[in-house]
Amino acid sequence: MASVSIKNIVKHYDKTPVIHGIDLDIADGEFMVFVGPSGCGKSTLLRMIAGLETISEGTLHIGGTLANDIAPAQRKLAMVFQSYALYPHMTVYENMAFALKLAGHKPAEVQAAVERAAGILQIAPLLKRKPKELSGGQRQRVAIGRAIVRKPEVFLFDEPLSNLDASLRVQMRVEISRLHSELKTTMIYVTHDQVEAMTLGQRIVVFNGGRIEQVGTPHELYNAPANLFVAGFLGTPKMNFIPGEVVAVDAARVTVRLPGGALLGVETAAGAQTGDRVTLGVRAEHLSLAAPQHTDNVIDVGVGHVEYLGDLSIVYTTLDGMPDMIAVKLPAEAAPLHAGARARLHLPPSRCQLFNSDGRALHRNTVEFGNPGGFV
Ligand SMILES: Nc1ncnc2c1ncn2[C@@H]1O[C@H](COP(=O)(O)OP(=O)(O)OP(=O)(O)O)[C@@H](O)[C@H]1O
Repeated sequence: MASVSIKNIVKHYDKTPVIHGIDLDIADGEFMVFVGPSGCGKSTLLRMIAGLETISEGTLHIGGTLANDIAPAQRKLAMVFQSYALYPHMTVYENMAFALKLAGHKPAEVQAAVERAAGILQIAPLLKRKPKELSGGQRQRVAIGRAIVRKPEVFLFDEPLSNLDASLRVQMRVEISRLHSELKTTMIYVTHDQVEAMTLGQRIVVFNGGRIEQVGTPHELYNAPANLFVAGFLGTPKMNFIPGEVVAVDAARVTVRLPGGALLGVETAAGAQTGDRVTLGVRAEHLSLAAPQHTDNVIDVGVGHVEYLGDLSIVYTTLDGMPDMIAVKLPAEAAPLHAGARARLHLPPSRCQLFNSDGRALHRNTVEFGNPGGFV
């Protein structure tokens, strides 16, 4: 096992920069996920760690050793690709044994390592088959098995589940998590799927345009996003963003005027000044229908349309003076709402967040979201 430390890493292709000076420390044994939209540079950074891309500037240390110029095969890493990259003419056993044989291990050692990995991944009955005789999920297990037998110090995963259907992805997600608990090896996992990022990562790095937007536990990123990009990237439906103006600030709360004139109290923000233009962010699951006697932190909305999802409904509502819809998650039975109806929504002061005109979160440090305890 090994830590990975990245200092001021830059990547350019010809003269075009795609990674703009990244600092990141990944602890020994940590499960770190890189997530971000297409083209943000997450695969390029992973490939630089693997040694498949050169590092234009900056330093990479693996297990405390400077690794910039170490050949990929000497970095003690194993990479699992989206495309599986299995040898088609070899059996599952031969695919898994290949690297060990090449490294000169004795046949008995090779056999023990392959059987151990096949046992962990529950593919022992498949060892005599060729890749073309396997399902996508089985092929990906073999690709992971091939990585395990090498006992790497760091596993690198590049979108390994993207070619699988939705239910298999869920199953493999659970297996990769289990694998990490069992092996306790450092894992770096690239995905553009925010659910994979949230469910697998002990910490997540959110990338955008070749830069890091935020690093944190899934809980920190979801509940205390550093900026509008992270707030909007994680969560389905996306966090609601409502433009507003600060009209009063006191020790306990910031009062914001929203489109249509409603006044909202926000308890989580600090650093706002009266007159500031801000964006108020609130997640769909934190909104509720206001009881008739409630008058504080309530907005009047029109119902646009209702998505019935069985256990809950997502109600898309409109606020006068605002083009974007406000999404509300409600228990299905509690939402006898139909398009064209009016509704009153309650926005809890402890769940609303403010972002300044640069998109940066105005967090009050003392606000606790009840972090159950992250990795660091
Ligand atoms: N060999 C290359 N030559 C020139 N530009 C490249 C090369 N490889 C990647 N890029 C560019 O670098 C940027 C980052 O690419 P990268 O593949 O790391 O993104 P990504 O976040 O992994 O995206 P995706 O999820 O689509 O794979 C992109 O703008 C891409 O076009």
